[in-house]
Amino acid sequence: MTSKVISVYENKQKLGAELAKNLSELANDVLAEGGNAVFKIGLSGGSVVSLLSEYLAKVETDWAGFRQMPPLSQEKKLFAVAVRQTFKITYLKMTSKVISVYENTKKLGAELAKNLSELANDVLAEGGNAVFKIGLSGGSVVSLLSEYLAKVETDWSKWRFFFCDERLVEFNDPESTFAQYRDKFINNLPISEDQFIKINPQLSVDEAAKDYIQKMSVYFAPYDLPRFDALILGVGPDGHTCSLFPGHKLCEETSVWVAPISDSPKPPPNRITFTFPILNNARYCAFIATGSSKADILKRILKDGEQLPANCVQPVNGSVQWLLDEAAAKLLQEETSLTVLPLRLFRLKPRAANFNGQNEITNITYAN
Ligand SMILES: O=C1O[C@H](COP(=O)(O)O)[C@@H](O)[C@H](O)[C@H]1O
Repeated sequence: MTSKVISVYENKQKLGAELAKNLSELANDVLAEGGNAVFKIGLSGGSVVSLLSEYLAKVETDWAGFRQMPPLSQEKKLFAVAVRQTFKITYLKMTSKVISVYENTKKLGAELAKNLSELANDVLAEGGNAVFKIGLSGGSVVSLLSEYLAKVETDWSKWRFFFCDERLVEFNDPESTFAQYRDKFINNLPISEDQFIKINPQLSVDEAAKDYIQKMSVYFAPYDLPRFDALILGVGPDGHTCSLFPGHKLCEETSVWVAPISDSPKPPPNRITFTFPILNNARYCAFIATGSSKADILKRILKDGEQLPANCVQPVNGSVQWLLDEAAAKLLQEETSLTVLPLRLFRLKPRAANFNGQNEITNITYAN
């Protein structure tokens, strides 16, 4: 398969540093084969020459195996390491937005399952009491998730499922997000209802939000901002995500982890929702949007950059990946020039801010 990635950097320095990082990984991967392995690179001329000359120097590699380029002095190598470390620190504070477009929902689902397997296994490798904490959304993502999460290879007993937002209705109401997962998902996997952190639908909306915060605090230190391992997010036709609607005062809420809403423009009106501080503290946020009905809003968010709620999900020390099918992405691809990069260049690095776990068709990375 081909991976097409577009990465936009604030400046040449950041672009060069990222290129150097990618080449380091690729070269080291190739050279790790040992024996007579050499890293074979083709260089272009013109305007790339000065940029390459400056930033290839930052590649950390065994230059003797890096033919075509003069070997670096030890001093330069050390300089490269220092620059890269400084860069890493800055980079951790940035958000990386990756847009991945898949031929169909099957491929999208397979990729999501792969990403979550890696992420979960990384978290669970810590051992002890480690659990993988994932926030789920409702709406159209439920069926896709229910189908493809089943493909995640993991120790399911260690997963805990939270709700990024939930409608305040009884669990026998078809609007209940928990009920939808229970009916479509739980039966397919070796998991039980106890692994879901559910709302109490008997409470008032204000009490339900407080109750949910209390339930969350069993899993997160009370005076810290909760850090979810993964959040699966959807986007509505108006650009809302979770139950954070455009122009609603809850978009400004920063004092609570979970807020009540009793005037949701989309029924049902009573809901609870994660607030932006929680969303933006997650390690990995995956937006999923499929079908042509999402095309217009995705263009407004991802191409036109409208400041709608979904566009405000920018984790400070994490990553956002937009996983789209071709129908949903149809208005994004026009007028876009694509860079083709080899699939193996990008690997899922759950702890890194620059998540580039995609291995599919189009990826557009905006590094702010
Ligand atoms: O009401 C909701 O809407 C959004 C978007 O749902 P979609 O059906 O348009 O994909 C969803 O992410 C959220 O969890 C849900 O409560």
